[in-house]
Amino acid sequence: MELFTYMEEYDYEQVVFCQDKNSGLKAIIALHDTTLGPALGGTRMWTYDSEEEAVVDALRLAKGMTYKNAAAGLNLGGGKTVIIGDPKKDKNPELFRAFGRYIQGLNGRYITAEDVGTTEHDMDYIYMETDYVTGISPEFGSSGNPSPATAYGMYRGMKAAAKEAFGSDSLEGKTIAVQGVGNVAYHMCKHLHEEGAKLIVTDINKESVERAVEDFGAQAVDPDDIYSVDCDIYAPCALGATINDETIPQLKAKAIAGSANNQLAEDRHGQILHESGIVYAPDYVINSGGVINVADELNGYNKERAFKQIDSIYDSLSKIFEISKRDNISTHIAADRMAEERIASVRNTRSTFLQNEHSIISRRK
Ligand SMILES: NC(=O)C1=CN([C@@H]2O[C@H](COP(=O)(O)OP(=O)(O)OC[C@H]3O[C@@H](n4cnc5c(N)ncnc54)[C@H](O)[C@@H]3O)[C@@H](O)[C@H]2O)C=CC1
Ligand SMILES: CC(C)CC(=O)C(=O)O
Repeated sequence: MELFTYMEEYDYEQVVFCQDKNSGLKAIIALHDTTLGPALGGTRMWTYDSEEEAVVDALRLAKGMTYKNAAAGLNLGGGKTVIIGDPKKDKNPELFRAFGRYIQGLNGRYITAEDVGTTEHDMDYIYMETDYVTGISPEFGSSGNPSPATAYGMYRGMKAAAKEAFGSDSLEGKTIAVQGVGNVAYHMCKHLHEEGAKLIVTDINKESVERAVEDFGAQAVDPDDIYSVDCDIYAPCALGATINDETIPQLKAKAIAGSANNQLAEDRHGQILHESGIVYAPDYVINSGGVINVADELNGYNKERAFKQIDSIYDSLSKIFEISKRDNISTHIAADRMAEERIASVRNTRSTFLQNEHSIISRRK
């Protein structure tokens, strides 16, 4: 891959490669756009097939955070980290502390939190080296792991999608097919179960499936079968790109509402869903509960305030569905426009010169 060509095409600001031989750290921090403020986005730890795959994942996830934070109305830009490694085998305190020092080196341009493969405990090690980390243990005044907040936002967003697809936002009696019952989806299933939804679940991790079957009476299916099960709503909650040429024709669901980032393999798949009459809740809008929650820490965490903002995911999605119908555009394009308009208006405001400690005049003093 031609890295600079890619960065130029999608307007990335910075990519940082971090290596620490002693701890085995190999991390890529991608900063996409900081027009709205410092880049906030989680750290994913995953076993990638190649370094290029890891770089592409970091880049795609960072851009997603720019749009997510903008659409959520946060004064934050978009960034994300991937750490190359197996979260079950390759973690050690030094690795996260070394990573924390790289974050500190960015001097506030990037703030991190959890994502797939990282935990509150890992964030606590990062916090030993830098303040630019959220989602650390609550005893430090933090909001803790963002997954329950993401799950609550997902639940609210799924209700908005149900209203659009079925005319009522009640999920009672609806069948929901869940791909990946990890941290977010487990909490989401709890909300759905309490409302009386029927759950069909799959996961590559046997224990996660067993937990959902036991706790929520879910029906389990094999990972490859989840796309074609009879259901009302499909909830992709594992990794990205599962909405693609192969899976769309298999789907029986009338709506897609899941937590996974970058669900559409390519933008054109959003258009295919639109033309097929499948209501697609844009991933970065419906899954923004976690980032809204951790972002609240930056003002001194207030759970009530954060969850009030997470509640509004319902209204944001309803507005996106409305624009999609009004302008006959896919929901992902409607969401992108909303985010891009906000970034453009702030960029415009910032074009006025503002004296600060780094400007040439203050340096001469
Ligand atoms: N944790 C959070 O607050 C947020 C998470 N997300 C996104 O939501 C998704 C899930 O995140 P978490 O629940 O935190 O991660 P997790 O790692 O706890 O859960 C993901 C689950 O998907 C399973 N999985 C992986 N590949 C699979 C496959 N091919 N088929 C079936 N299952 C598979 C894993 O075994 C795991 O149980 C990720 O895409 C993440 O980026 C987005 C916003 C916030
Ligand atoms: C703090 C995380 C929940 C933010 C993030 O990385 C995401 O929303 O994907």
